[in-house]
Amino acid sequence: MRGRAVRFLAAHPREVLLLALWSLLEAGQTWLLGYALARALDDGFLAGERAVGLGWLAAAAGAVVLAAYGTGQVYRQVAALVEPARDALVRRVVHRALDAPDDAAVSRLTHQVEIARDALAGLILVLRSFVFTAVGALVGLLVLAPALLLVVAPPLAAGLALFAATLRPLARRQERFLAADEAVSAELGRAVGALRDIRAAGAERTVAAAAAGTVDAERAAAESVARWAGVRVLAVSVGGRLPILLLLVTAPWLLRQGVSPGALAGALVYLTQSLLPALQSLVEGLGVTGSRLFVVLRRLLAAPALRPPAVPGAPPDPYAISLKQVTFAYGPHAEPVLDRLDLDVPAGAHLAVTGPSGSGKSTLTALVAGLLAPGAGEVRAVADRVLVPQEAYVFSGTVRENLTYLCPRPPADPDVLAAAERVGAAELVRRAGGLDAALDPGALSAGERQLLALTRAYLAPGRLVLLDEAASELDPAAELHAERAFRARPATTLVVVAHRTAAAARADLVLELDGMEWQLRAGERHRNGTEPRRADGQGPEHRNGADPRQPDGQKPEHPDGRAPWHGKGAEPRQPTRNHEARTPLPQRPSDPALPL
Ligand SMILES: Nc1ncnc2c1ncn2[C@@H]1O[C@H](COP(=O)(O)OP(=O)(O)OP(=O)(O)O)[C@@H](O)[C@H]1O
Repeated sequence: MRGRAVRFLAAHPREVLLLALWSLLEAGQTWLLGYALARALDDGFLAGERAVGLGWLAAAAGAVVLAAYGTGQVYRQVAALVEPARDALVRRVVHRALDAPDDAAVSRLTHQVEIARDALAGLILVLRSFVFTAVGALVGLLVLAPALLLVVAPPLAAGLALFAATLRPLARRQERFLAADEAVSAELGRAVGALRDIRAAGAERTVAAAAAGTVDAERAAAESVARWAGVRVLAVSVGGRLPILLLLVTAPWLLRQGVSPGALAGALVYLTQSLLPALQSLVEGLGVTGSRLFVVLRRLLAAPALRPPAVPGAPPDPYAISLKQVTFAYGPHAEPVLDRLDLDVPAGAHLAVTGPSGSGKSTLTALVAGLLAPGAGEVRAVADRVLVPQEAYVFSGTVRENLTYLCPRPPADPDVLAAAERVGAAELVRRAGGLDAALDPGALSAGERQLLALTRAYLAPGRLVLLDEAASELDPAAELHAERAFRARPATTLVVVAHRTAAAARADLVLELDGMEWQLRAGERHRNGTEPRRADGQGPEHRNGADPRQPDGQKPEHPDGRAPWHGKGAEPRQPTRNHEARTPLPQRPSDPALPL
């Protein structure tokens, strides 16, 4: 960072030189202010030479006017230095956002670049001002009487050292604050972009809790910055106010050393009118603005961050879902809803999740869908997944818009109608007036809304379909029809959260949740005399060590050596690319061995 600053200044020698020259006026004015007052007293008013005294005061006033003009020029030179720096930053940030777009890019481009520009200008101003003022004042003290320096210099140095010691911790806290600021920006950006889906999935509370968490973290980070900023007050007192006190206390001794009353008054002017304000500005500027600039620049100039991996990450082949020791609780002090859950679902299998109300079924689907992150353990699932919640989301729009809402490219009408037919929504689409008909969500029954949502999920390019009581409002026959459609859907891993035991019986795998207990067993059709067992190898289910065999008796290898619970066929169906899972979807005859 220091190297970059030096290179930047070296690239603008003219602006730097002009800035230094105009700043010399400020140093000269500082020096003259104290010196002229000393002379006005010693050679003028105290010596009975009123005209001489007034003459020195007039010289000091003239210096103030001249310095004011110099300050105007200083601002121009600072702008000439800062604006190119800002342009360079904007270029860099835009390139970075184009190379690796992320949710915080807008925050960096607007908020942080402006912080950097303002902070850089402020920093140059205060640093330059302190250096030239301090030089003017210290030279003035030396010229008036070297003994004055003995009194002033030690506390000034101590104050500066104390201030310097706070810079690094303050910068670290500033960095944390900015990271929290970006997290808020990213979290809220994601939430605003997904409002429809959040509403559809009934995830308002979860999203609000996550947003509140990031806002709280930002507030805590800001408070920490403020606390450290408080230490600066001490530095100003030691470096700027203590010398004034010492000067007054040692005045008799200084006078005995031959320091004139005028020199004493001049020294007081240096301290109160020049050094103290310059130190205050420096501490304010470097302590807050400077560390903020340091942090912002470090972030802005950093190499493009790799995009965070999609959550959850991809499971090992041949699985569509892989959970390892997953624990989740709604809040740090809440009882876990899920406790050390292990679950491997091969691609193409059908998992039923059952359990009493409140046992964590929806929580599990939200974890697999990536809406929630586990407190401990690891959740991995194929990236293209569709979650259909119990509360089906239908919006005011045409039937087609509602059914193809999750399709990146609109499918052809015959494919949409075929999907509706398979899921059992064809009659509803006909009654509604066809694909072009406008839907009034309020006029639909809960079951009708679920049929539309199920058809939408069927058409969506997802290899993993999570039905969270998505057919709960349908009669058993219609639920069976829809489920059969998803089972026949190519390259689909199906997770069905169901209260009805019949739904569980149809699955290849059944996960029963109850309190923090869980049990994984084969579906009815796979229990040919074998005992179910827990996937973690514990519990009575494991006592005979029997594995739920596949229909052909084979036991496929698990990457980590455990026996997975394969459902359909000897080999789990290989994952296919997105477009293969989308329409047109050939009607596949349902597996005659499945009791559907
Ligand atoms: N956003 C939330 N904040 C706090 N607690 C929650 C939240 N969502 C769910 N819970 C609690 O977590 C537990 C599991 O809820 P979850 O909805 O996963 O259960 P479920 O088995 O799907 O229930 P149901 O069958 O009634 O839908 C319940 O005790 C529930 O009250």
